[in-house]
Amino acid sequence: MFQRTRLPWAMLALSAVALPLAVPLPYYLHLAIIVGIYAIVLLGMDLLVGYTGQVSLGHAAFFGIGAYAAGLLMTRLGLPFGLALLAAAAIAAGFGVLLAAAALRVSGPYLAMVTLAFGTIVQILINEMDWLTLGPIGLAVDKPRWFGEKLTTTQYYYVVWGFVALALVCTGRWASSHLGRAFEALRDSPIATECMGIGVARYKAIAFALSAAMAGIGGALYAVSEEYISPNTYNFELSLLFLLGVIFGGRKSRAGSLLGATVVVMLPTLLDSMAMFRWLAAGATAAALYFAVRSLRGDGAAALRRAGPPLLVTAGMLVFSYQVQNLNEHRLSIFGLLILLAVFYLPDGLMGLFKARPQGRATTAPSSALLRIASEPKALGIRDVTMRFGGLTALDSVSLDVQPGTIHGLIGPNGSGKSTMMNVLTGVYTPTAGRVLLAGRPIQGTSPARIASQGIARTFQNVQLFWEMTALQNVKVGLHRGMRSGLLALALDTRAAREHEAGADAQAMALLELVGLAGDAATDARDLPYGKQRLLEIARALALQPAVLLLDEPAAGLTAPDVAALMQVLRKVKGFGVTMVLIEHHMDIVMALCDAVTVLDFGQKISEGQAHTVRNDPRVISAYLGTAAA
Ligand SMILES: Nc1ncnc2c1ncn2[C@@H]1O[C@H](COP(=O)(O)OP(=O)(O)OP(=O)(O)O)[C@@H](O)[C@H]1O
Repeated sequence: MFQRTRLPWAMLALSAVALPLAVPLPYYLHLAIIVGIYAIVLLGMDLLVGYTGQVSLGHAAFFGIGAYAAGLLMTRLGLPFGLALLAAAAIAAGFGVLLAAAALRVSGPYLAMVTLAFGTIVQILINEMDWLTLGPIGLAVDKPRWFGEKLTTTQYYYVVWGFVALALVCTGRWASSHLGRAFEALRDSPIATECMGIGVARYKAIAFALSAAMAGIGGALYAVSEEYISPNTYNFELSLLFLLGVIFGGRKSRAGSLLGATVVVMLPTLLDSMAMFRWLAAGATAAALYFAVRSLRGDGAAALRRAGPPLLVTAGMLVFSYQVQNLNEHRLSIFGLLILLAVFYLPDGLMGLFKARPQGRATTAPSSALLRIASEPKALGIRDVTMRFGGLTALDSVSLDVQPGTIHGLIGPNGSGKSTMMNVLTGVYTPTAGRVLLAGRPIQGTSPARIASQGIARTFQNVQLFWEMTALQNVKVGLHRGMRSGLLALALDTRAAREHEAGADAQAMALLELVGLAGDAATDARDLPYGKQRLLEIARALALQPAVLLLDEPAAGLTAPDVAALMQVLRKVKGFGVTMVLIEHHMDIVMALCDAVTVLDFGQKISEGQAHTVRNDPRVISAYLGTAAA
């Protein structure tokens, strides 16, 4: 029997198969082919934009690269269609990695600028390299042949929609695997992702490459569909249209990509007809008016402030539609406006209107009795570590030894260098001088991902969870290192891939049980109460099976019952033999849990020893209370 979620897909598949029989008109079949091709591009783009959170304003370039690569390979080298398509995907993926390398150091608007520049450069190059591309004249490409006969529009429709099905399956499986979790993790917190042993640069490059490859396939299919390629097609407007499709359809949704593709294919057609556009603007204005009136009855001014702008924009569009005779010259403004509206008012796109927000519920995933945490307790040595930021010395030749299997407190007044030490220990900062030794081996100067995989896990002073993922998925990100299935194995859903995933489920559940969050496994991290978010961070860090766990003010902002729960969890973790470094301002926690304590002040170690000895050290009292009080 079908699961409920499978039924719409089965109906869609049936409709896709039946369409050429029901509507055999070439015009509609051609439209459906273009929708399919755009859907493939958007599914790939969603991996980059929706999952990985990287904006791309240059995707038309990958589409163009795919189109020209396939076109040239078929016409100049006589390569068969299938091989040309594969090559187009590979070449586009190569450019994707190139763009990822350029985009690695930037984010937000700067990333948008880099991708925009990339798109523009590629279009200019295609235009200028007429020795290869024939420049503005364009390139004629034949439809592939099947037993000597050129494919008909109907046959080609099935080819394209076959690829759509493949893209749907692959992206669905990738997105729900450790790969998709890594993408989402780096979107929500790159630093926490690195500290989970996942190289952010690597996974950004993978996301760019996959996304580019799929745009390349789309481009190749498009070239053959149109039997003609010219540089003008692959312009900024097309990039904007792709982005609009992803955002409008709904990011992180395969159905959203299909819907988005349909909208963006229809949109230019709609803009060609004044009458249609006026109807659309009138409909949108009516909807905005309805929401504005409803919000008046709701919570008043605040709701109206929210409902007002879309009403103004849609009404403006309606008036505008009666002022102009030709919409084509205003296309870019209209696309831009639609993106703005979607970003502000449809954060989950059109699909968001249909999706019920999943409620937190207990999961039935099996928990494992075999909880694996620390492999073996290890000692942590810090030797003369100095960290300078310009003229400021945040750590001044600090040395300390953390004994295996103990909890070592690191305390000191605000600004004394505790968090800086945490960042040095996890590779977020490379110390200006000094060494960090894990079981006697130096680890300073390597990347946070490397250090994490060598066995140092951490939590953060300001909670850094992967907010759009469930508690269970958050912990599974910590298990990433053990999941070896590659792209192909995931796409084929091999037995090994399924077993890895099931194993990770069981291990993650056991960790959630350990911190008392088993009942919240299916709740999104952002919906958990603050105290539970802190515990979830600990469970996620433990998923690395760390030899050393660094806790940066885990009790900050917790209520008394939450503090009690936290202390119980830390005692249990100690029982597994994990070495811990605990930064904490709550002295009662430090007194109760720590085997040894080091005190920092202005970046220098001023005291060290057992908790009660340190507490009575005059230098410590003076650092905390000021010299006069001491
Ligand atoms: N990235 C940075 N760039 C410049 N200065 C920094 C940076 N990180 C920390 N500092 C400075 O280093 C000093 C130590 O800061 P740090 O955050 O390590 O202190 P802390 O003991 O953790 O304080 P708190 O208890 O308030 O968290 C402060 O003066 C801080 O302003």
